[in-house]
Amino acid sequence: MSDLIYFLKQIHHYAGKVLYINLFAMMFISLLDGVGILLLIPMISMSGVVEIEANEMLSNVFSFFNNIPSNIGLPVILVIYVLIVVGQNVLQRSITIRNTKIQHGFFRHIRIETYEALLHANWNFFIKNRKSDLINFLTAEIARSSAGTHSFLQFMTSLVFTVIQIGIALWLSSSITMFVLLSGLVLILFNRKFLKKSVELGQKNYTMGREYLAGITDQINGIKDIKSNSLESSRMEWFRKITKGMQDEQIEYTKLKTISQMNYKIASAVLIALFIFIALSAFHAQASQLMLIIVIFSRLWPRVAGIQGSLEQIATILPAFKAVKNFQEECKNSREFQLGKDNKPIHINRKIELEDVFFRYESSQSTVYALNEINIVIPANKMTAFVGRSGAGKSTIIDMLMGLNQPERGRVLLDGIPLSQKNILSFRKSISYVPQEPFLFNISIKENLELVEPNASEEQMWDALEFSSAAEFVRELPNGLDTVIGDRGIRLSGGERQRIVLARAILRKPSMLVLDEATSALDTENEAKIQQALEKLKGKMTIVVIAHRLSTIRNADQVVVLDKGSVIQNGEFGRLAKDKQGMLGHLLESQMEASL
Ligand SMILES: Nc1ncnc2c1ncn2[C@@H]1O[C@H](COP(=O)(O)OP(=O)(O)OP(=O)(O)O)[C@@H](O)[C@H]1O
Repeated sequence: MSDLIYFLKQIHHYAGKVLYINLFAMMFISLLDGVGILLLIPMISMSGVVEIEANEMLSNVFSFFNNIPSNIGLPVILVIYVLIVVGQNVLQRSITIRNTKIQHGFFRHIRIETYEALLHANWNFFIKNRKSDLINFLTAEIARSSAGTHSFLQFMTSLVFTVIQIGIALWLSSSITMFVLLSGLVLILFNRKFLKKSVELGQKNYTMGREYLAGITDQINGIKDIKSNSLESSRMEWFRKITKGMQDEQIEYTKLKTISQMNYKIASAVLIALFIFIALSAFHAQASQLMLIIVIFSRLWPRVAGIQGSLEQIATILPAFKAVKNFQEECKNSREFQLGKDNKPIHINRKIELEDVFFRYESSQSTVYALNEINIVIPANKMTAFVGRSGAGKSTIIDMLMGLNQPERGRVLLDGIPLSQKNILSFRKSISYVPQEPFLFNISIKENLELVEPNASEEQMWDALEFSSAAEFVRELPNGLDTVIGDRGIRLSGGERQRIVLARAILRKPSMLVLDEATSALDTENEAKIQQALEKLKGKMTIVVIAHRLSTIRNADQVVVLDKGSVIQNGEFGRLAKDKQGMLGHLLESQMEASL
């Protein structure tokens, strides 16, 4: 019951009064339906098929028919009956459309709410959660929640219909109706355990759906590894096992659903037989009453069974719905800044400082600091390079500079002002970041460039492409700038993608350019060209670089050497390189040996 109220609250919150207008219209339809059934009495009586002795109450209701001449009486009743049925169906259609609007509107509403919450969650949230789980929430779980809305609206329709028809039945014969209601109540109580089981199955369905998506996402991402290491059979085994689990769960759910529906149907037949017997022998019911009760209950009973069905459906879907709601809450709790303000990019004029910065990854649950007492100054409009062994903390420090990670202790200062919730968005607007794995959308090169700078002219785009040594190969593509990436076999190499992403970063004219192994996939010739281009940018923007290939940072104004999360060397490249005992000297030596 509390689950139903929870669902009602959510839909009410979205649909507001439309929901009640619909409920009211449903009530009206049910009344029309009832009147249609009541009309069967004078109809049958006038047709003379069966001689019906109407009781006092019914004769009052239909007294006005007595004033109509008998030869036109039947056609009048028939016309009224047809009109009622037409009215009822027209209204029913409109309600169905409105309900669909509520259902799909609510579906979209949850989608937007969830995606909005997700996009504004902080970086830590994305580190903590599996990507496939996030996709699962946005696709499968939200879709299941929407199916729940459909069941909920169906449940409401059945409920209203049932209540009204029970009202009419009570009016016709309270004793027989009470008897039927008691039987129905017993059946509902008996079927309660099916609801519990439905929730359990829903939970299982949710967990398996999540595992399934996580598994296939990992496998499609790692398909190259799977093929080259002949892992196909072990992966197939996993796939067979999980799909079998999903199949079993669906069969179990159908078994559950059909058993409760079967109970209702068998009970319905038994009850109808009992009514007729008891009504005739104990209550001495009249033919008209008896007939109406049978008609009403044979129509009503499937609805009662429908209520049980909808309740079971809602119960199975509830775990998914609650999971989506919890997920939204988690995203909101991890929100990184307030929206709605006009955030103008911040230009760094003097320096960015990391002051006594300590940082630990929450997910690592360890006492080891990924950044340990970091004190560095990154001068504006100069090039600073971070080097160090794998795992030294280079990417973590860059994430901190971009405000993606927050220090556990210490602070980040932008021209002396602490980086905080208030200025983080403005600061990010002035940064262009080029990761090692360049990301391009599956749209044309031009549209990819326009994403960061919607007003850029083609000339500016070509300049940026020239800068990143990409202009030449883009010109040779079938549609030049309009070539869609990933379309009809247009597959760009890693180096080509890196160069387009670099052009995109430059096009934005950032105040700070962050290159995280951004030229690692380039050949020596193209890398040298980019080095020269970066050299020209010095003095115009702050450049922060991570590079494993040390030859690429020779021109850096400052080199920061990290090891195990601490700064162990800091200074100008030439000076640090000369210190053969220092880490940079060691790294240079081993790279030179490797290239021999
Ligand atoms: N998401 C994460 N959760 C937990 N620990 C992490 C996470 N990311 C990085 N770490 C840990 O933090 C430390 C620093 O990692 P970081 O990625 O900053 O190193 P890096 O110098 O950039 O390495 P690489 O050159 O291999 O990219 C490592 O010990 C790493 O295991």
